[in-house]
Amino acid sequence: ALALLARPRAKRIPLKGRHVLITGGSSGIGLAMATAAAREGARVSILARNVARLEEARGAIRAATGQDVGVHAADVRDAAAVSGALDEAGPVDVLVCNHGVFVPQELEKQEMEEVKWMVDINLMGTFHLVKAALPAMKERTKETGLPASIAIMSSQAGQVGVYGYTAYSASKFALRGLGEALQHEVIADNIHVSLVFPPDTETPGFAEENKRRPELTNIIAGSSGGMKADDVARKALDGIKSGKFIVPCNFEGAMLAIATAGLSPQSSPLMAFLEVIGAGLMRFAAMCFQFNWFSTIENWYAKNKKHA
Ligand SMILES: NC(=O)C1=CN([C@@H]2O[C@H](COP(=O)(O)OP(=O)(O)OC[C@H]3O[C@@H](n4cnc5c(N)ncnc54)[C@H](OP(=O)(O)O)[C@@H]3O)[C@@H](O)[C@H]2O)C=CC1
Ligand SMILES: CCCCCCCCCCCCCCCC(=O)[C@@H](N)CO
Repeated sequence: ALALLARPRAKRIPLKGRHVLITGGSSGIGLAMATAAAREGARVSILARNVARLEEARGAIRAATGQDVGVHAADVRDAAAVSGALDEAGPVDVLVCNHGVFVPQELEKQEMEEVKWMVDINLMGTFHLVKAALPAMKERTKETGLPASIAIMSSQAGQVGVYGYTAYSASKFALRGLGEALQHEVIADNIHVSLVFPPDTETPGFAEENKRRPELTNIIAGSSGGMKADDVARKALDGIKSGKFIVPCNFEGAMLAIATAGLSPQSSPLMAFLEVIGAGLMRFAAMCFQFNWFSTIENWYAKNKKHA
């Protein structure tokens, strides 16, 4: 029965010979995805702000794969710059909205400018990209008859709100609403939406983040361990190629995906089955994690005599 229910119907989305545009492709997870996609024979374009880092990334990808990638300098907050870059890059088959910034801090201490900055880049930047890319993507799927993909890089902090991530979790949770609604709007054009949910991942951005991350954020985020950018990139590309809507990246992420399945689309009958029978169990596991986290927070505040 679940096999008949799984929607949208599963589709393989090939990368070879197709145009894959990855934002944030000059560093960390985006650079790892661009390298892996180039290695698979995709025509890769990377978009970011800093030209020097883009050129450096282009060199690294050529050295690793022998492939030349297109580079486009634009700030995703600037809708005009984004549509200019997308026009320059040409029609896209697989759009990966991977760009993102993250500065963890208790909201009380965080400046509103920083809150707005994260929401502007992580959420509004993704709106600008989808708006700019969608018309040509629809044309392209009609021309080629091949399914296309819009992939959005969320985070496990986009599945559970974590101490120190009020702005960041808000910006990442928002991407889920965008993704679920967008999937309804683009399925008729054979475009599949994928949301990717990595745990802490070893990247330059993460190294930067660690300089400021509150201890409690470290402890709670640490519940899901960490991953290398190349491993996250492989999980992300595998999920995109199989048209999966929710793409977990590690075991804790798989549990989290079942615990937070909600009304997200599920194309895999097997996953649908696991979600149906695992929901209660995973909710129980989630409550154990929250029990653990609230005890940790309580003890931490008691030890540090800080007023709540
Ligand atoms: N690292 C981690 O622990 C995790 C990361 N993620 C998510 O993965 C994604 C990538 O993270 P990660 O690889 O660690 O990050 P990095 O900081 O290593 O790379 C971020 C990339 O995004 C680009 N970027 C940032 N701001 C903008 C902007 N305004 N316009 C265009 N490009 C921009 C940067 O280039 P430039 O600065 O030149 O513009 C860079 O290429 C993010 O969405 C992040 O939220 C999710 C879970 C875990
Ligand atoms: C069924 C219950 C299972 C629950 C286990 C999983 C617990 C997850 C804890 C939250 C991890 C947050 C990682 C944020 C990574 C990130 O995005 C920052 N590094 C900034 O990029």
